Amino acid sequence: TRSTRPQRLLKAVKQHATRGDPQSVISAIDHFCRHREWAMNVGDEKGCILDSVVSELNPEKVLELGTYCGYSTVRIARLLPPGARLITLEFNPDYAVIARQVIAWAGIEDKVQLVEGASEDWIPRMKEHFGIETFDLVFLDHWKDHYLPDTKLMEGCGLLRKGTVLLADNVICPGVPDYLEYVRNSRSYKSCYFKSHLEYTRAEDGLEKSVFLG
Ligand SMILES: O=c1[nH]cnc2c(O)c(F)c(-c3ccc(F)cc3)c(-c3ccc(F)cc3)c12
Ligand SMILES: [Mg+2]
Repeated sequence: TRSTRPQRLLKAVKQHATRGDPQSVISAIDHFCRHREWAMNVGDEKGCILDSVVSELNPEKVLELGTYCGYSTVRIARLLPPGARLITLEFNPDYAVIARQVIAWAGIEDKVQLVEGASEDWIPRMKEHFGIETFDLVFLDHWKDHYLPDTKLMEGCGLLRKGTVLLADNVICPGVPDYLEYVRNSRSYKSCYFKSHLEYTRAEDGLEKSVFLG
């Protein structure tokens, strides 16, 4: 039967990227998505904004909501200091199978824990299951209807501390109006918009960076 797009993306990584070289994995995926098949990775343009937020923050504990094929997982993990940890949640088991292999090919599996399941099921278990008190950075890149409820759930579970950064993808395309309204009007967040483009296209999209004020 016909292969899936994530399977073809992984094949491109194995053909064109060097094992243990995260940058080559990132470049191979960007090349595949620009010249072969579009796929919903954060991409190179928004990816550079993601890189600058991670580099400036130097986070020890990162949560990613929505792994897909692991592109942003690799982008973030390659910048983390030794001992730092990234937990990434993926609901779709077919995506998780591919992401594990992309993460392994990049050679950053020691920093990453990929958890399969629903974010709303796992967020309340971060403390007892992973020993995580609070996160320094959360990258929201899963289903747009979950951004706001999951943010409120993280608040309620005490997973955010003064200074925790929420970085949200796709705030324009496809858009997350309820989430944007919340973080931009809540006294608990200082929010700003980084204008960019939908991955591999000329359509507008952007990232919203929101600092939790406690
Ligand atoms: O669902 C997503 N999760 C994370 N990141 C995404 C992302 O970075 C995207 F660019 C898109 C996107 C946007 C525009 C478009 F035309 C197609 C897909 C989606 C998305 C949106 C709606 C769907 F029905 C399916 C996928 C996502
Ligand atoms: Mg996205």
